[in-house]
Amino acid sequence: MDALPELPGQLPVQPPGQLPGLGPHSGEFLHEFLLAAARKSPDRPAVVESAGAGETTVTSYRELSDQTRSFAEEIHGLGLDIGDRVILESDTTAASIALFLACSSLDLTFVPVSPDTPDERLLAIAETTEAALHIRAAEKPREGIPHNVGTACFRWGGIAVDRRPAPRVRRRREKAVTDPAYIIFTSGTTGRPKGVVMSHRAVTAFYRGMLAHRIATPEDRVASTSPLQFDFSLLNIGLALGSGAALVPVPQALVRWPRRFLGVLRDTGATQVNGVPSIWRQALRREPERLAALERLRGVLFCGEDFPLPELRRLRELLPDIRIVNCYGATESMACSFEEVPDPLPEGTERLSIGFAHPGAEMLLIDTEGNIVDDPHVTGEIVLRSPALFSGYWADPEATDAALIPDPLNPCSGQRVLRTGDLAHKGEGGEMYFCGRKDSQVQIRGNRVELPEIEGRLLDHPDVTAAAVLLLGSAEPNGAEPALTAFVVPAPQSPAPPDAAALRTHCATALPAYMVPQDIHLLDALPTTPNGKTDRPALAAAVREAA
Ligand SMILES: Nc1ncnc2c1ncn2[C@@H]1O[C@H](COS(=O)(=O)NC(=O)C[C@H](N)c2ccccc2)[C@@H](O)[C@H]1O
Repeated sequence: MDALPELPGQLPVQPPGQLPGLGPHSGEFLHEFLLAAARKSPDRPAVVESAGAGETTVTSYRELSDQTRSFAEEIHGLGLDIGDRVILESDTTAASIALFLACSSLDLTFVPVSPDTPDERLLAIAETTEAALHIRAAEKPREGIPHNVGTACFRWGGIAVDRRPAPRVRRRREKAVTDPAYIIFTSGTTGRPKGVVMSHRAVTAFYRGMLAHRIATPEDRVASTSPLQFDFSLLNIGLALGSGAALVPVPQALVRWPRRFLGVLRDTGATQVNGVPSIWRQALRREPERLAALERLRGVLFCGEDFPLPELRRLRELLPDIRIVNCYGATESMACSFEEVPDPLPEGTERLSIGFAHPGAEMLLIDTEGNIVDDPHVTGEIVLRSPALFSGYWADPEATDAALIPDPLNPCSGQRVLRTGDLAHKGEGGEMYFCGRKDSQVQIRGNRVELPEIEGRLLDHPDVTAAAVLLLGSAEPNGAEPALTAFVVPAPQSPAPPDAAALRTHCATALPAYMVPQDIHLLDALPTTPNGKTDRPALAAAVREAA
């Protein structure tokens, strides 16, 4: 976009030649929010990357800001229009952060995808978003990118364009904070993946709510272990840069190797480690001593699914002084609440509190008829009122209307709130306790069953460290009853793996018969999705294949 022509009576616009968006703005745009620290402390570290063999690469805020500007100039020359989509295929690195900040400064919508995204899924995302540009960290181009989509390769220092984007009519003349900053394609837990559209205004409103908790200080080094395509990585970038701290991106290839993962944390001096619960499983099993030796580590933040309590207790045994934060929320508002896990965790704790929504947002509970649930200990569906709500699902108005519902407290107002699909009940103080997803509620012989309740019972067994329970349709063609099937990971310190009969008896002594799993499979590890969550469809498929 060229510098805008002066209009009669118009207030002065940015001087020509100055890139849109990098001027002294209100800080409402994603890149302005994240680079604010560059003005205050330009020489402090913004990104600290492991360079192997104990070496690190440190990028200062000034360097990150300069690279952002340089990338923006290069992309500016491709003739894209405000709001055009740019697919960004990369892991989290200083260069990919500068790249998405450059997109933000030009008000281009970035769509992060992992380098291991299958071709078919990448092409589906390029098609549905009508992407203008696909820009990748890898040298090797992707096969089959449609010809009207520009392609390029980037690294710190520059962008090499293989194919310019098709020329387009440029209609937009002004950036708006309501424009989509990014689109995150969820892992498609329910059917086809949904593109969650987040505006600049929503994501910066979330960041402000999160930073009110003062989780990180400028002296912190916040390790991020999620892929860039998962908004947990964007939360971590916001937490680190928004706090004037440094981000430590842990390469995806290393997260699953405990010795290398812990080596990156040691070498970079990480003080805070953010990740889904499964990132700790192998380190707890195989490298407890190296884990306990991380003396710089002062905090762990997790999200995405319940942290199995035996593993959480074990983590705390090895790192007794760390603060553990349970961060709950959905991609449709980036996240929602930050609740410190009590230390010590009281014996008999079955559910962790997810507390209250971050400042500026609030969680309500509704029943199946949509009425507000006020009574403590009565389970309802979490509804979120927040300035950080997503704009909608890309090209899916029906799914959007199902998720963004009229405010149950003031349905005439036109205000929308997010229906999360999550169940919770309130404690005596109004704090919330997560009770699983609505779709993890199944009917067995007419009884409503919460699968997480069975998982919780299995986790109570001293020889179990992780568990997943599914209700699997019967393989027999005679349509016999679906079977409750459990997948269990034995505890590392248990002398011998538990046997299925003992686990069934353990369940039968606390649960009604219809809640006792018929089949129990012992696994060395639970399969995980690209975002690190337990991959339940993969478990079901494994049983079908074995049948
Ligand atoms: N702390 C939790 N305990 C237990 N179940 C949970 C929890 N955090 C989510 N979840 C579950 O995960 C669902 C959201 O899944 S998601 O849309 O893929 N988004 C995420 O998982 C990550 C989310 N955007 C996020 C990013 C960064 C920080 C916090 C949360 C929620 O609706 C919950 O069912």
